[in-house]
Amino acid sequence: QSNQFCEAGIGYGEVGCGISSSTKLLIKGGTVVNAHHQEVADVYVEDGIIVAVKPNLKVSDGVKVIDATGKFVMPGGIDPHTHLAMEFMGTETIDDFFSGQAAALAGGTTMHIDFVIPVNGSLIAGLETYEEKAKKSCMDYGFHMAITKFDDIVSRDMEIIVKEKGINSFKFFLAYKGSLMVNDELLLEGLKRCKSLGALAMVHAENGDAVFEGQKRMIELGITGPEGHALSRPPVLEGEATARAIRLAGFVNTPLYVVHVMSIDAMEEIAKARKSGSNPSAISHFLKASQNLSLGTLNRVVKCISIARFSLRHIGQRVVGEPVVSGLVLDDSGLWDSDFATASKYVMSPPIRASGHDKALQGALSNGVLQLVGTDHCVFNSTQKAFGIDDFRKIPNGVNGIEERMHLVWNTMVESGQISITDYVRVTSTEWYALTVTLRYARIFNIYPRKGAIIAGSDADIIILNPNSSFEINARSHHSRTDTNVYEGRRGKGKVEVTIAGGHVVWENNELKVVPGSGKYIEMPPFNYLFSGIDKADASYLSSLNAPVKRSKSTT
Ligand SMILES: NC(=O)NCCC(=O)O
Ligand SMILES: [Zn+2]
Ligand SMILES: [Zn+2]
Repeated sequence: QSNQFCEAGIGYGEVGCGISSSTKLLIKGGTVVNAHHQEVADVYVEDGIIVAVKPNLKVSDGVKVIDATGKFVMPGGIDPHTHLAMEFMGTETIDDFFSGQAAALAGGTTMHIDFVIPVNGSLIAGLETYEEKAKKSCMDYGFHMAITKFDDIVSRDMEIIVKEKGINSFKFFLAYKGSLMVNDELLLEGLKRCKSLGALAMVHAENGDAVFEGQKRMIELGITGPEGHALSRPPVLEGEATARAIRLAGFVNTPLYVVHVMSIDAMEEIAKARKSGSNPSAISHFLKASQNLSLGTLNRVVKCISIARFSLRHIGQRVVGEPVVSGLVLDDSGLWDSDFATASKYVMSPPIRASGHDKALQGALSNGVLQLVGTDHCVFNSTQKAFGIDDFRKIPNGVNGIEERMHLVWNTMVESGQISITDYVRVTSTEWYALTVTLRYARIFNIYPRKGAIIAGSDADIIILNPNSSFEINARSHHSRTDTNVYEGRRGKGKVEVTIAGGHVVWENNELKVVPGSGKYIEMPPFNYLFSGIDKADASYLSSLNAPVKRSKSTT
């Protein structure tokens, strides 16, 4: 085991060298759970693909049999929000594409989507850098792309990224003034370009200018510790940016995905938009037109009302909200800890909020206002966090979660009865998205049913969770490279006992057996279901405008 990637606690093995060489697997007698259905059945896997899901399957000798009686057999988790090996705030996240993914597999996540950061604004250079970083992957992964500037080259490269590189989402940071932040003009250009390419626009929603002001205030008050981080960027700034991004996306009429929703303020904006379903351009036209009640305008008003009603009943503004585990299960008390190493490990943006926001976000996840759970796994060790010992603005932002997400969501949401087991699969893996009252569903990242399902033909990314077994989290035993854990000491019921990735058993008996280079890049096509009907809504809006009003020149 001289491989450079082999670390304490992580076994390294290749298929055929004594560790899980079987490419044929039978998982017997478990309850198979998909996002829409659960039943007791066996699952047969061959060469990385699920071949059959049926009760009482018979197989020949030489097939590895795993008894799952009394346990849940579910699709491996998909983490839609990670930052592995990301250069950020003068340093680099300590988990790379091997250690972060190994940790993920130990916690039942079998695919993640990481954010490519452009190099000097160049998307292609950024992607090349990330392709290199990802060569050591031991599980499947995809990419989102951040947009940090906008010009003709970026616009052209966005098309290449979508059409040739398999990326279908772009993230705009409304915070991090002076580094990643974009202004409204750029956001608008980006939203229009996303719409034309069928790519999902994502936002980090905090008002970066106001955060900058808040930080100055704290420093002037002499508040330089980690608590200053939370105090400088209160929920109102997250709510404002979320509302702004939602309205601009509505104005352009393109779907929007709000990453790491951390506050009631942001969540309520999402709830309002999804409920109202109004196309703001249609509504503003309605208001304008209704001030002038000539016959012609009345005609237009009627048309606008019908557009708005159509929107209300059938569309809902297409906004997706992603809570992250830290926002769901933690409160901000840790930031006030007198020990800097303890307090600084909780620094992330938007900040972990005061008690109450966590419960509200759980409620929003259970009632469908928020749709899928990420982690924003972005890990720095205590030496890196200490860069900000005298000034909270220099503490690298980010917390762990890639290994803990599946356990904490199970324990917090399923064990407490807030969501069903099928909903658990939906919010951690399948990412189905309830779009209308008629229950038409669609996947957000357009990779279903290859991923996120236990059905014949899907990739064999599977977990076996024992609801009667328990988990405990601590930095001593986790698989991330970081030396702290924001969930230190948490324990609960429901443990992922087996993880199968690409048909190989990679986690069993508390042991990891992972192979650098075995993970595959998953291309994600554009125009997911969120885009369906948008062209029709645009066309009917345009036709409602009629011809330009002809006016004679005034003589007075
Ligand atoms: N969230 C955070 O604190 N760090 C990662 C970068 C981001 O997603 O904003
Ligand atoms: Zn962010
Ligand atoms: Zn992030």
